Amino acid sequence: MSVSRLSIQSLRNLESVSLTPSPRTNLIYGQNGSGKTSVLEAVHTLALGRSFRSHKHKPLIQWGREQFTVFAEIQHQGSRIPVGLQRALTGEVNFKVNGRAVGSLAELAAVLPLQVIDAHTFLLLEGSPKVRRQFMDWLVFHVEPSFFPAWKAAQRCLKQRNSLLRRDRIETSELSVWDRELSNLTQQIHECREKTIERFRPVFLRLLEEFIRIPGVSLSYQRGWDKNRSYQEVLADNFERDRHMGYTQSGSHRADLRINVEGQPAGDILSRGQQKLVVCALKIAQGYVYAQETGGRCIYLVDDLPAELDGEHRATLVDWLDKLETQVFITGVDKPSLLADWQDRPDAITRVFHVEQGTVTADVNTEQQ
Ligand SMILES: Nc1ncnc2c1ncn2[C@@H]1O[C@H](COP(=O)(O)OP(=O)(O)OP(=O)(O)O)[C@@H](O)[C@H]1O
Repeated sequence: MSVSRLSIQSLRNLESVSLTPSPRTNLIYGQNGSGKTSVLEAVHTLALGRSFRSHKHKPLIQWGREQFTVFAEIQHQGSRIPVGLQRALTGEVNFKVNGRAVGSLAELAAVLPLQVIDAHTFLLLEGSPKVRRQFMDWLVFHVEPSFFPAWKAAQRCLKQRNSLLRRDRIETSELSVWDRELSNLTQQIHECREKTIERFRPVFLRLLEEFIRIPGVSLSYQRGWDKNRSYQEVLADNFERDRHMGYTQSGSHRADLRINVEGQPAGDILSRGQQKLVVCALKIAQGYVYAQETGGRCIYLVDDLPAELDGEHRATLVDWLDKLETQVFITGVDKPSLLADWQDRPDAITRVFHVEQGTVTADVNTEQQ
């Protein structure tokens, strides 16, 4: 899967931009504030309906404009799929895949699987369990088709149960209906996650082993409730506590991924550079498992790479990305240091773009490749 054509209208400072990316490596350079990240945001918005920088769509619409538009052609198994998104100040959204209006973001995410590596990604180890849950669920969503419907239904169920817990009088019969339903869905979600992590763990550990020497790294999945008891038992035992708090405290909505070094949280042990590499390995391992399980390739958006990693660690990440043989968009302020990482890689089919005050031009000598 790759973006073979991209046009962007009225998104942040990008007035009207068209580019023909390489199916492999795309290096985007330009001064601070020129619009490099906005190009990545456009791709992300197309895939997931929102930017990775903000959940709100209004800041993306160019000042003084009513809407932004992003259009792309996606190369997928020999065919080209047109994908378009328009979002207006009024809140109106228009998503089209292959000329057909798309009902849910999940459909789009399946068409254009994306991974982002930016300054926020590096908070994965230190951040809240929610961040790691989202990270884990990206892969589960893509490789386990039963996961998303169960997850969506569980969210609804949980909401119902929580609102019931906050009532003055609780009908036990009503509560037990929701508990049973929630238990079934929670078990399904857990099985999908557990299966996926079993496949993911060895790939991640192998990547780490190949490139950096950090002994004693382990990755474990926490289901979100006591693993020695059934979820239904836990719900029953925790009822008074849940009622007192007004929400369900245990469950798949509290799941987490633990990354430890010699039994201690990696965030407490590793240097910042090592943490960043571990996070990169997590992200790249997802790309490998996604490719293994689906036969597809996910696209990587890497924002301001030289600012985030030193030369040695950057070379490692570039090596991983290169071996994945996938489409990559990488931004950076300085062209020579971006290019240096990719030279001597003739198979990477590098294309270089210069962003200047919201306009994007392809470097002539790379455009023809
Ligand atoms: N809604 C908007 N309308 C017009 N311009 C905007 C809007 N939102 C942000 N901008 C401007 O668009 C530019 C967006 O820059 P972007 O973050 O893409 O730059 P960048 O090249 O990635 O910079 P850096 O290297 O500093 O990260 C900035 O100059 C910003 O002030």
